[in-house]
Amino acid sequence: MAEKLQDDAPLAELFDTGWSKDDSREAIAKTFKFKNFIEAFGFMTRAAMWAEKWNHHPEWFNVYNRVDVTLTTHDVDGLSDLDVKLARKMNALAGE
Ligand SMILES: C[C@H](O)[C@H](O)[C@H]1CNC2=NC(N)=NC(=O)C2=N1
Repeated sequence: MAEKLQDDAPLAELFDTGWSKDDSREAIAKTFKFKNFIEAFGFMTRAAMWAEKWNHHPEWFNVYNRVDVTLTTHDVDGLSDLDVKLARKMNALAGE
């Protein structure tokens, strides 16, 4: 079960890497840009494997080389450690 984030400290590191707080809700968001559609979709495929492994799934939108990602944890109605974990993994999968 996800643990609701107790403090925003872990988010600071993510904010330095292009993530931002979605003020309209307890969520974090980032837009990833890739060379082309295949690179973007390959990123989504790799990220989907981790999301399924961790049972923690992104809200995302893809058009061509762009992937807009929003992470939140429905089970705790806010941000959790899983959002931080998946955001870090997505950065890594995007080669950042
Ligand atoms: C029933 C299932 O385990 C839950 O709905 C999982 C699935 N994936 C999830 N993904 C996200 N982002 N938040 C959740 O709370 C969540 N819960």
